[in-house]
Amino acid sequence: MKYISTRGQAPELSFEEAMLTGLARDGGLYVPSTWPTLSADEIAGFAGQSYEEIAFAVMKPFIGDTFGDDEFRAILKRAYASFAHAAKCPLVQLDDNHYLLELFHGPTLAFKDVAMQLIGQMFEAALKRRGERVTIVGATSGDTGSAAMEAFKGLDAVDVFIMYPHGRVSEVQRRQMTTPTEDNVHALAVDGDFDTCQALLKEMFNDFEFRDGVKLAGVNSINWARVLAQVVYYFTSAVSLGAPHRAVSFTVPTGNFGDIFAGYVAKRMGLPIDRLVIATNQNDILHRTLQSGEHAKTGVTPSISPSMDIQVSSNFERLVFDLYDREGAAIAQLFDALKDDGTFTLSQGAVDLLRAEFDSGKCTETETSATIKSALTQTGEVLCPHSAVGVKVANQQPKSATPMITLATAHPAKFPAAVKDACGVHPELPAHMADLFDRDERVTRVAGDLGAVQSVIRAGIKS
Ligand SMILES: Cc1ncc(COP(=O)(O)O)c(C=O)c1O
Ligand SMILES: N[C@@H](CCOP(=O)(O)O)C(=O)O
Repeated sequence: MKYISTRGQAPELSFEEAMLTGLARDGGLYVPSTWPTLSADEIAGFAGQSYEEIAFAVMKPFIGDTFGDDEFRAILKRAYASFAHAAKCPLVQLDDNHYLLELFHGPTLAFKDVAMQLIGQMFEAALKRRGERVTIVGATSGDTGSAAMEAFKGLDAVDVFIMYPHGRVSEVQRRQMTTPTEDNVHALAVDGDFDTCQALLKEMFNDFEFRDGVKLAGVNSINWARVLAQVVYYFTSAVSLGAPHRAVSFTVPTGNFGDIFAGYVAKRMGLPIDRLVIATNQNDILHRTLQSGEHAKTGVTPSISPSMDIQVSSNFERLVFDLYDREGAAIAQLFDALKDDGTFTLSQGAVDLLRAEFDSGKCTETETSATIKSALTQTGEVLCPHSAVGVKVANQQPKSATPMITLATAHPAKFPAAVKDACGVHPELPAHMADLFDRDERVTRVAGDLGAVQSVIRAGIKS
């Protein structure tokens, strides 16, 4: 499998090269040159298999011979050994036809662990074989950062710098990033919002002197391997409800569009998915795009679901690439306009294709709190605010006989204040994080300015 850039001007890469490269050198995102498919019989064969075996079968067509089969199985086993649930990503029934896919049983309590624990192992194996070291820089609205630090801390071949928006993540999320003691991981509190952090990251990739000088790599969903690892749980959950003999729909709390794009990939691979529903909080650029065809940035408004406080949804570019029949030049024009003018308008053909696959809905702050409360009363589930956005939007969809699976993207204990305010329950951290509030914090405050952040990174690299 070869990987091509959404902007059509960067060299084609292998899986391993795309994983270690991050952003394409033309500013685009790497995607597979074709979508591999699995037959109905192959999908039916997943019933009763372990998470790791299904992951192997789903990912193998994309990774080819990057790792030998035994090596890849060992990588998968190590990646998921730290998960606190035997099923890794269990499904819980909320009501007759509505299920919750719990993605928060990894070490940092958010869905990011599912991919990050795996790519930590894949990076380590690939870098060891190549005798290389890299500098990973990440942008986070709260969850990617801690998952990346957890996956890469202590590794000799990697320095990690995570930019988070100062004052805009929960206290648990902040402490998860500022308390690791390993000296190869660094938290940077940036003045700005998540979009500022992600824009800085992309500018670093586009500054070739810096990029090549520090051997920059990325583990945000810019990295194709991140998205790929997230495709797996669409298969495991759908199969447990009867796929491929029965179609299912998914509602996905959405910000950077990586998670729901993974659902789109699963559908392209042959998984019978009926609707993919984008659930946004009050930062609703994607919901507005579905309604009007205009993709227009507004400022980010802080919410009680802070990880979704995003207006520049990086992976939307991967979808638009398919909507425009993979025309790199058209994508470069649209996303340059987004950067320069803050807006672009999709063609009618693209809007029709978008609406053929996706629905969307928006959840206000009041609705998020009310959903946390009603879910506890009606189902006994304590939802995090992001998962509550998903449940609310799923409940807004027209009634259907097709089962709906809503992705529960984080553990409620990462957002104790919002959860307690909403339903009166203070969700407890698990034992391995019980002393989080007693640990010393280590963080560098930095202006939201490229030069300032690059200086901090250059000074922090181990050598
Ligand atoms: C808890 C949580 N829910 C939902 C999202 C949105 O996911 P995505 O950015 O893949 O759309 C994020 C951030 O990525 C998150 O951390
Ligand atoms: N919500 C995310 C934002 C970054 O998303 P990513 O999937 O591109 O890493 C976070 O928690 O940081």
